Amino acid sequence: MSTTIQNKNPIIEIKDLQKSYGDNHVLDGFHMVLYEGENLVIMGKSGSGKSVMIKCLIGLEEHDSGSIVVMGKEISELDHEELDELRTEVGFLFQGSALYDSMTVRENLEFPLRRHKKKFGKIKDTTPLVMEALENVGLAHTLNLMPEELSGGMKRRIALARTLILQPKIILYDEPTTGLDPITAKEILLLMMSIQKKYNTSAIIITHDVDCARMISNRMILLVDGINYIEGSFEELSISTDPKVQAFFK
Ligand SMILES: Nc1ncnc2c1ncn2[C@@H]1O[C@H](COP(=O)(O)OP(=O)(O)OP(=O)(O)O)[C@@H](O)[C@H]1O
Repeated sequence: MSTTIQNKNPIIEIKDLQKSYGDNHVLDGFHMVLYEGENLVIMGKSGSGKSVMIKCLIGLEEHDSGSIVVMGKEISELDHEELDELRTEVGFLFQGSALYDSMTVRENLEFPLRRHKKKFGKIKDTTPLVMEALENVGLAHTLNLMPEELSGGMKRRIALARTLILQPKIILYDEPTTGLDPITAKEILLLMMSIQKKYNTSAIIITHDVDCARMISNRMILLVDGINYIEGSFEELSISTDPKVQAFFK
């Protein structure tokens, strides 16, 4: 992909982000801007703080210092209710699919609608929203199935549908292709790209998967020791002779 975004309106801005657990300084000055409609890939070796950064971004972890502005709002200034409201605009797809095993596909998709009643008001019939989300991932026929009846790739798509049902402006993907065979991984990536095109969502994608980064990124950041090490397009980073950068393209 690696086309640069023309319309540069920042939708997320992170400045000098610091987060430690005791003596473990996980994030140490991390900064980034995500623009509207952009797919930004964050790479970094295991334990480099990618997931901690995402958790700080949606207020699941409190950062020690620095600023995180999402859609014009400083995260640390929001109360519980405001944070909850903002989370309807920021969907996240965590590693693994995390569907509720005891609920049908339909009930899994209805769950966020019940939790975030404010966004859509009182919905009498959830069917149109559930069906639209399922159609977006090509799985309308699974409405009444249980998660155990789905393949790994289907579960990932249903999890994506559950994220989409709240119509977020930003989607955070944590290892979206991990554990999938190359063909299913490619299907998920194509789906992510079609959703981005249809709804003009912006996305941060954490991945170790070079094919994923090649296909989906407009821009990439490599995170080393809690701070940005290098930033650029896939093409720029993939030809870097720096061993720390090269390590990700082997
Ligand atoms: N709740 C926590 N308490 C203490 N330390 C934590 C906590 N959460 C994360 N860490 C530490 O923060 C560091 C970064 O973890 P993080 O999960 O962000 O890594 P990552 O880059 O996402 O790794 P991976 O690619 O393996 O998922 C690790 O050293 C981890 O042990």
